[in-house]
This record gives sequence, C-alpha cells and structure tokens, in this order.
Amino acid sequence: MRVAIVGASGAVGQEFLRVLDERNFPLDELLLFGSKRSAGTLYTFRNKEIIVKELQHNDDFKDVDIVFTSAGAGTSKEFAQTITKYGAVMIDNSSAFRMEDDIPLVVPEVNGADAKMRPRGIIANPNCTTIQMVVALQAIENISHIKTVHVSTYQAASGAGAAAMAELKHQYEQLINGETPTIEKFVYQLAYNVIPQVDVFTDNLYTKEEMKMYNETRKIMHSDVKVSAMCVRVPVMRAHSESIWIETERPVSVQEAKEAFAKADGVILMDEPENKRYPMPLDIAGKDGVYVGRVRSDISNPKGLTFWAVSDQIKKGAALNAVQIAEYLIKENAL
Ligand SMILES: NC(=O)C1=CN([C@@H]2O[C@H](COP(=O)(O)OP(=O)(O)OC[C@H]3O[C@@H](n4cnc5c(N)ncnc54)[C@H](OP(=O)(O)O)[C@@H]3O)[C@@H](O)[C@H]2O)C=CC1
Ligand SMILES: N[C@@H](CC(=O)OP(=O)(O)O)C(=O)O
Repeated sequence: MRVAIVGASGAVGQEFLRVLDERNFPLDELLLFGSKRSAGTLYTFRNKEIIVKELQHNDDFKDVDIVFTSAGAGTSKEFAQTITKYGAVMIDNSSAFRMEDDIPLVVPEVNGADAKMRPRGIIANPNCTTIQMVVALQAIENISHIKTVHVSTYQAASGAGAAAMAELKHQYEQLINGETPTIEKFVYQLAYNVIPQVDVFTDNLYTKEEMKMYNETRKIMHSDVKVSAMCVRVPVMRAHSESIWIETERPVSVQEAKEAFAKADGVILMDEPENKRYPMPLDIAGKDGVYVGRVRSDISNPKGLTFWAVSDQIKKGAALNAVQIAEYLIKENAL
C-alpha cells in the first residue's frame, strides 16, 4: 500500500509519522508533501530517509491508496481534485469539507461506518476539540440520549500549529529576559495568561471553534443534541482539556456513568478523587485515549452529569483519529 502525508513538516504531519510507525501501519511506501518552504527536507521513517516534495497539480497521487492531508483548509480545497482523481482516499484534517453533505465526518469509536459512504473520495477528520468530546459523550449516549451539552475548553497552544508552540516557548523566554513578548499566532500574549477566544467570532457571538463543536457533534453523533461551548486557549503545550456538563433524557447515576466510561471504546476512566487522581494535560500528552475524570452528578440539575475530559489533540484529535479511520477501512475491506 502507498500512503502520502500532505503537510508533513507541521505539528499534525510530524505526528502522522510517529503514529503510522507506532501502530505498524501496513504500508509499502510513504510519500511526503509540503509547500515550497519544506520541500527538500528529509524525514526518517522506519530507518529510511524520505524527502518532502512540493505539492503540485500533477500526477503524484496516481498510485497512492491513502492520502492524509493536514495543510490547512485552503490547501485541501485547492488540491482535493488532484489528490483524489485517480482513486486515492483523502482523509482530511482540515475544516474544508466537514459540514458538506456528501463528505463523511468520522470518529471511528462513534460512526466508523460513515467512512464507507464517500462519493467524492474524501473523508473529513473532525475538529480536535470535538473529537475528544464525542468519544466521551458516546459512552453516555449508549445508555441515555444526551439532550444538551455545556462545555468549556482549555486548549493547548499546539492546537494552533508548530509555530504557535514555538511562540509560547519564546514568550516565556522573552519575559524572563525582560523583553516584550512576540505575538503572531495568538490574539494576545498567551504566556501567564488565558485567552477566551479560539478562532474568529461569528454573527451569534460564538467563535468558529465553538460553532464547530455544535455542528460537528450533531453530524458525527447523528443527534439533535444542543451544544453550547466556550473555547479558551491556555498556556499548555499539548493536550486539550474540557469541562463538560450534560443533560440526559433520564437521570444517569455516577456509578452508571463511570461504568459506561470504563467500558467505552477509546475512553480511559481516571477518576479517584480520594487519591487526587484525575487526568491532566501534562500526563496525557502523547497518549492515545480520551481520559475522563471528576465524574459527578450536577447539583443544579437532576438529569445532569458533569465530568472532565483530557486528550492529546494532535494525536487523537488529529493524526491518530485519521489513521484509525484508515485502519477501519482496511479491516472492513472498504478502501
Ligand atoms: N494542531 C492541531 O492540534 C490540529 C490541527 N488540525 C488541522 O490540521 C491542519 C494542519 O495543522 P498543524 O499541523 O497544526 O499546522 P502547522 O502550521 O504546524 O503545519 C502546517 C503544514 O501545512 C503545510 N502547508 C501549508 N501550506 C501548504 C501548501 N500550499 N502546500 C502544501 N503544504 C502546505 C506546511 O508545510 P510547509 O512547512 O512546507 O509550509 C506544514 O507542513 C490544519 O488544517 C489544522 O486546522 C486539526 C486538528 C488538530
Ligand atoms: N482546534 C484547534 C484548531 C484547529 O486546528 O481546528 P480545525 O482543525 O477545526 O481548523 C485549536 O485548538 O486551535
């Protein structure tokens, strides 16, 4: 099997290299693409050096089976036709196609089978913040329908890409040296701060990131659930955290919820308040699962539950989820 990564030099692209290797993904050849900026760069994969090629409108994808794209929505839109025209399956990490009716939006633990219906040869990987939330929500949805979700996110700097990670580190160094911090990737200084804005504002005063959590959750879960999100950037390097309140159709006890989380696909229950044990981004960075803790009944709502979910958004929120989609298709003989 021939596999390609578009955006190989990026935060998600680099994670693809690690995840494909870690999971022993069955590929014979890996091709790497980027813009002019990274063309010519060498990356090592399974002891072999691979040179990054410039993404162009040519026949480079002719004999490629799967293309993982993580180079921004503009690039995905511009190159989708070039990538898919000879039959390659494009698994796209950007927001370019997520809400289009003929493009499946897939989290394998929730709606893997949707990946089989892809008239345009494109499968969209959801927004990272949404992926980790729906994996946790599905555990409860399995036992009682979720009617509403309120969520506050604590999103790591790496959600804004490799340059944003470097900017956060640089800001701390600049502040220690008494210099004015550089602000390019974030709206304000992120070091020693939190910023209640991820992406731009929409007409209803929610941000685009917050509206993705509303719309994408409903599409992935095939649900009428209403989601009100508040997305916040925090000075964490890697792994997003979410504080989640849900209202279910019938009351769900804490014990029942914990059992549901413990057996759900992709969820790891880490909830021992007596031992001060709960998930935190520092511990979860680099891990595969969605870690859930602080499970409680909502004292303000008899049908309410509240919990905390942490996951590595570059891994499960991007590269790993896309690779799991590909693995699902291989397993189902549906490539
Ligand atoms: N970071 C995260 O947590 C998540 C990111 N995503 C999505 O994944 C995508 C990539 O994000 P991320 O890795 O963080 O971003 P980065 O900024 O770290 O990387 C961007 C990548 O895109 C490549 N690229 C940009 N323009 C072009 C082009 N014209 N042709 C080919 N390659 C191009 C860059 O290559 P070069 O260096 O050559 O310019 C680079 O490899 C985005 O769409 C983002 O929304 C989704 C979920 C989570
Ligand atoms: N959710 C990412 C941003 C991102 O990459 O979103 P999307 O894939 O929906 O464009 C963040 O934390 O900033």
